[in-house]
Amino acid sequence: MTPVWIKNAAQLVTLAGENGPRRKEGMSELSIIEDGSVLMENGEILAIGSTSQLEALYGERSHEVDVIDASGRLVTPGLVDPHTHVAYGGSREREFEMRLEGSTYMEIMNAGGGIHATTRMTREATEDELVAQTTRRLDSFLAHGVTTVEGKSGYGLDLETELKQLRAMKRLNESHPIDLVPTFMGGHAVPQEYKGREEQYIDLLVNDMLPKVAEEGLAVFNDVFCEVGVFTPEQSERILEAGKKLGLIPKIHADEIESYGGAELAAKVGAISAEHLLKASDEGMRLMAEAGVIACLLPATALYLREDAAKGRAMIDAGVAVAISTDCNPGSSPTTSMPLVMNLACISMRLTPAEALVAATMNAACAIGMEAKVGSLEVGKQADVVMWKVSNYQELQYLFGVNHVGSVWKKGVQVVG
Ligand SMILES: N=CN[C@@H](CCC(=O)O)C(=O)O
Ligand SMILES: [Zn+2]
Repeated sequence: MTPVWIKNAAQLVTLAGENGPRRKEGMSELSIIEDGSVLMENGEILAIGSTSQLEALYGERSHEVDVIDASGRLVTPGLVDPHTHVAYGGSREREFEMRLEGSTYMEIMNAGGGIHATTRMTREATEDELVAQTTRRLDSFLAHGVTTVEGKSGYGLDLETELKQLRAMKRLNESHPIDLVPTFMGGHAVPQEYKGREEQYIDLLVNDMLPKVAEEGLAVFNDVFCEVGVFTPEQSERILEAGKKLGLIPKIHADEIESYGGAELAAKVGAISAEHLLKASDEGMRLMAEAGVIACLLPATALYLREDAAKGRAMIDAGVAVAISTDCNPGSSPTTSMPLVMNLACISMRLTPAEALVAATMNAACAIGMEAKVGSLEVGKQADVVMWKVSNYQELQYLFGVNHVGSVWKKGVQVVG
């Protein structure tokens, strides 16, 4: 593999520094190099600094590397999306119309649509079909500068289909340039055939699904939708504690539609992250800050459901480490655009442009345990790099709703541009 040298970047945002969740003022530290250079070899970052520094050290190697002129361009780490439901079958555009006509997200779900509709379509799809449909979405992520993606099961809600989703993601992680980090989410909903027998479904999940998923090594995390009408905090705790015993790290869809003690539960079980949090209580936020739970906020979902966004500004001020994500899924957020999510984090949650970038890189990497490899540009880390068609990070957040990606390198290989 020919080494690549990106040089003369107007602004090289490295995010070098603490390799852990950034909080408060730490969320504004970008470690910018003006007229920057990054040299990538064997999939990793070999050197990074000002162009004159790298010229002095490696100038004589110019003839044996691919040189990319990044004059006038912003260069950043590849974006990380720490919360998606990317591996699903089918589509739900009719529900979009229904919601515009006045139905709510939960009404549609309780009437057999929503997650249940995608569960039917995912059960019908073969593993190959799931791989093909998900490949298109991962290609779109890459085109938007996203090089690492978390993906959840949870549209099977039976052992066979949950395993099919996770195996499809395993294949994609091996075949697609994107790093796809898997989460088991048998706790996404109680399947319709278990209506009125919720505890029996949880027994199945705890006694059959979780052990099988752990035995096959198909997931790193275990997530649950703790919400009124889905799983109670007590049921959610049982599911998450059962996963912990098998080595699966807890995550929680918490306080999305109603304030339900999800943030508090995240702190109690030691979740790596809590997701959504639109209705999280002040006490829940305080407990999350104390326990070091990362808030994974999803402003595109709030917009799409026409809800007020989570209180991102207040969370940062309260000392919570904030990450952001698309929540890519067929119902509440059918998008793969992390740049749009960064824009929305600024507009609807009052993050600064710098905080939005940290939330989409280092803090997002921490929310899926990938910070040793991705989330910043530092010697020895994976060479996941984006060159943008803007000259500084403020411009990236200011010119909103547009894809400014110029080129993307994944593990040192150019995959876009
Ligand atoms: N809220 C629960 N789960 C997903 C939506 C799933 C769906 O509607 O298909 C979410 O994170 O938004
Ligand atoms: Zn979700």
